[in-house]
Amino acid sequence: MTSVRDIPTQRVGVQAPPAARSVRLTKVFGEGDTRVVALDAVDVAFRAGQFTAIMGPSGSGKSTLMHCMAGLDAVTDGHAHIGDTELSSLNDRQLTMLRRDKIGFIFQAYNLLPTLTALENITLPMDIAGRRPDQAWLDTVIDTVGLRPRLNHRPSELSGGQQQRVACARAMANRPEIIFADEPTGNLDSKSGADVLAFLRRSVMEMGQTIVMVTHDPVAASYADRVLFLADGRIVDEMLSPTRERVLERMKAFDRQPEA
Ligand SMILES: Nc1ncnc2c1ncn2[C@@H]1O[C@H](COP(=O)(O)OP(=O)(O)OP(=O)(O)O)[C@@H](O)[C@H]1O
Repeated sequence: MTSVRDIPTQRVGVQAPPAARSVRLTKVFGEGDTRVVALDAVDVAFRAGQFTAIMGPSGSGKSTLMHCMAGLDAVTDGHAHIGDTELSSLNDRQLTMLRRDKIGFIFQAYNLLPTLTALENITLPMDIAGRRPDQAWLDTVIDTVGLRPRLNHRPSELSGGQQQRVACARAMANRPEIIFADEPTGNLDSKSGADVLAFLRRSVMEMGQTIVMVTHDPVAASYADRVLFLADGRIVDEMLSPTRERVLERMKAFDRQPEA
């Protein structure tokens, strides 16, 4: 007989815990005259299987939020959680392992190792961790990013878009609980950028990936399920099912009504 325990939480009306969340997350840089409150008591949750874009004017705290959520930067006050784990409860070694095992990163500069092939770059984090890749999953990821014919190429033999797709595959190969992407299409032409974004979108739809992406680009943001808008270290707005036009309008409002 099926017990309540066997029923997925959604079906018994209990919300799955978010893949990541923050509670009154505060980050202050400098002191005295140079003191900057980059994040001002931010409460945010990133639901599992959701694609979130973070937008806002330059200096609004987007990268700082991502770095604090990913355990790349220490918080001044408040808490950041990945799944059930509160990051400030971890020592350096535990934090490194959490980043390695549970988080995938995609940066604007692809950060591939030039001497390794595409495949070696993709499996590098697992090789370092001494873990064998799940071959079926790896095949799924490689086919989803469309890299199979290029697996033995080195980064210099790949286009920018292909290199970024290698970086995406590397971020996903370990089945992380969440992927943080910082301007992943910032260096790409619009066609290559669209390929990468379509892949990220598919990984959410087909593989249930959770993605948080910082971007300045309303087109990139339109691939997300929701957009969070930051200004002066606070979340000031949220948009569900964003379109390029609506995001563009919202961004223009920042220019018309600059936050205090
Ligand atoms: N290491 C640092 N030392 C001092 N101040 C910093 C540091 N990093 C960020 N800041 C400040 O914190 C604020 C938020 O910066 P952050 O880089 O998070 O903004 P952003 O929204 O990502 O900006 P951009 O869109 O220009 O990349 C800014 O005022 C910035 O100058």
